[in-house]
Amino acid sequence: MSNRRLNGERLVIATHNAGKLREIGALLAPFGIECVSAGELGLLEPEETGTTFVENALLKARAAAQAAQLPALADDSGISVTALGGRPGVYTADWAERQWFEGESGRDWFMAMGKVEGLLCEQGPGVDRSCWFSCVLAIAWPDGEEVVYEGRSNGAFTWPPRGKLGFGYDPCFVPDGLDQTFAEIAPEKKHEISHRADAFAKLVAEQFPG
Ligand SMILES: O=P(O)(O)OP(=O)(O)OP(=O)(O)OC[C@H]1O[C@@H](n2cnc3c(O)ncnc32)[C@H](O)[C@@H]1O
Ligand SMILES: [Mg+2]
Repeated sequence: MSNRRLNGERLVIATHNAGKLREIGALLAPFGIECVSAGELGLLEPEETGTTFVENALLKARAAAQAAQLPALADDSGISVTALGGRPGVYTADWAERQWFEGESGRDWFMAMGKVEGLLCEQGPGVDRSCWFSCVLAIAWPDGEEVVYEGRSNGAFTWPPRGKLGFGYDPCFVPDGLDQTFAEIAPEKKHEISHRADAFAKLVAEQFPG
């Protein structure tokens, strides 16, 4: 890994998830970086063959940097449930089957959250509901240099889902210290405490110091 910095080039946001794109755009806004999304450039979604968040974030960033010949920022993230041995973890998106109907990233998030809840219920009423969101941000440059930043947010998996804000598993995640889910709090508040914000703080400290 290097300590390479972005220096005014356009940055590709290498995600096909509209919710992530919105959050990354808001988190980058104060730094005046010109961004273009993978969708706007018509980039293909690479197959996520890694077994860790770091591997998948890097493979998504590399694929976009090579295709666009620009630096690219990718995000690999997911929710890990203690009582499920850390599942779904790196397979969080895969637990939500692709659907023919329109939804966030065309996936059925309600079904995926129900699958987590079903597995927790099998363990009885006193089950440990603690869980955490992980986020790895990777920047890759077309010449092969790359950096990664890791973030985490601890909380509890709640049922039924609550709230209409955010995306993905947000309606079932109550961060430690709050009573509301990530889907019930304002985006600005989520940006203060989320796994993505945690990783972003590390990115900002290195990429945009002072
Ligand atoms: O790979 P890209 O194109 O970026 O988009 P994706 O949706 O496939 O993203 P991931 O492979 O990283 O899968 C992570 C899944 O974890 C969930 N997730 C990640 N961050 C989240 C957040 O802040 N709130 C709710 N769910 C989140 C969400 O359902 C994502 O689809
Ligand atoms: Mg993905």
